[in-house]
Amino acid sequence: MEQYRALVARLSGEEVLASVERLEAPPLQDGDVRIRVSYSSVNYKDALAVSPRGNVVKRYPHVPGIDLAGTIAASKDARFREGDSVLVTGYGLGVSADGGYAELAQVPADWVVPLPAGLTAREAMAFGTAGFTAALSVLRLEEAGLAPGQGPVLVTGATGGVGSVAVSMLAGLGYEVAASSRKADAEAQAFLRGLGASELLPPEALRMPEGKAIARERWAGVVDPVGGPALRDVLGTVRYGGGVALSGFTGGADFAPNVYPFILRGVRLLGIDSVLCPMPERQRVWARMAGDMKPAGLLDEIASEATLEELPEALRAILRGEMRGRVIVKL
Ligand SMILES: C=CC(=O)SCCNC(=O)CCNC(=O)[C@H](O)C(C)(C)COP(=O)(O)OP(=O)(O)OC[C@H]1O[C@@H](n2cnc3c(N)ncnc32)[C@H](O)[C@@H]1OP(=O)(O)O
Ligand SMILES: NC(=O)C1=CN([C@@H]2O[C@H](COP(=O)(O)OP(=O)(O)OC[C@H]3O[C@@H](n4cnc5c(N)ncnc54)[C@H](O)[C@@H]3O)[C@@H](O)[C@H]2O)C=CC1
Repeated sequence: MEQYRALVARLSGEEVLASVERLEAPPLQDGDVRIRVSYSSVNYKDALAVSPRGNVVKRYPHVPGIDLAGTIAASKDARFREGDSVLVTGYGLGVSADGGYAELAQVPADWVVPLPAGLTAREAMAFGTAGFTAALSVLRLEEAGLAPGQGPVLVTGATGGVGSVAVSMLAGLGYEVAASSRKADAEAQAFLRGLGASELLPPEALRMPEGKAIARERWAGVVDPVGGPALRDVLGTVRYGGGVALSGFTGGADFAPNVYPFILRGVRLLGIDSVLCPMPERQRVWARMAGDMKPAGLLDEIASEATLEELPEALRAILRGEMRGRVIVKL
């Protein structure tokens, strides 16, 4: 049996501890493929997977990593052959099944996306689930009528994974982008300007005036990976007919909206799920990410690299909200 290195998370009392171990590949089941992983990436959900109260992983020991890109090493499914370049995000990867923080991974072929022309494995992981979620958010807003020239599009959590790809993607598509971030230092501001944001705002600037139920129309659309109580105020400042693509909860899971944005301005709240996005749409989105939605500075400006050994610290950093852009894991 082939041996491979992986980051293994184990329960130790109340804690989850993660370290690099050597594992043995089990026999391949019918319908599954074995992938030699070349790159993975760091997402907020990966950090939840190694948090005792993260509610993402039910059984330990566990190999985290909700993303991977690599080549097929063995296949028990007619759709894939040895040597094919592929990527996997979401489904049960790194949640119910061992994930991408490993040199080898075995997954159902139904989860596998052929690497689209126009993307390398490394670029695919510079996007990863966060980039896919940003792309899905922009697509849902476009389907709801958003087009360049209608006014500024707000991106919250703008220095994070979903946020930074969204800023860069929207700017590349010709949108005017307003980026909201808690990070006010010069480096973060230069980062956001470099991605194409034309307006920078602290989260406090998104608040509606005290006592107001709805406020001045500002945003033609919103990409929101932060959620939480601030979403009430964001909804109250979306322009007539605009949409809010809601994907995350780093700012909290609960919010208390009122009805006015919906019934006075026809504002749409669009739920974004990357995990179970159906395969035909998944492949269409990846094709656009390899084409007109591919940000020019994807690797140079947004992504940095980490090894398996460096992952535990990167996972702690993303939970603290300290991550800037995307971190690619090189196997
Ligand atoms: C890349 C993606 C992301 O980053 S998303 C963020 C990751 N977070 C999660 O995956 C959420 C994990 N789940 C939870 O934290 C909790 O389940 C909860 C807060 C969402 C709800 O907790 P509660 O105690 O109110 O209910 P249950 O846990 O009993 O669940 C109720 C019902 O919902 C189903 N469900 C739970 N998690 C998910 C999920 N991630 N996707 C889809 N559905 C989910 C759960 O199975 C229950 O349904 P049932 O039909 O009864 O099985
Ligand atoms: N719906 C889906 O399919 C997906 C959901 N997500 C969710 O999107 C969110 C972002 O994920 P990533 O980009 O990977 O994480 P990230 O940590 O890279 O980015 C999150 C950003 O939010 C900021 N932030 C944290 N707390 C905040 C607060 N109270 N107010 C304002 N900003 C705050 C952080 O500083 C950071 O810039 C997470 O909640 C994640 O679970 C991510 C991918 C897929």
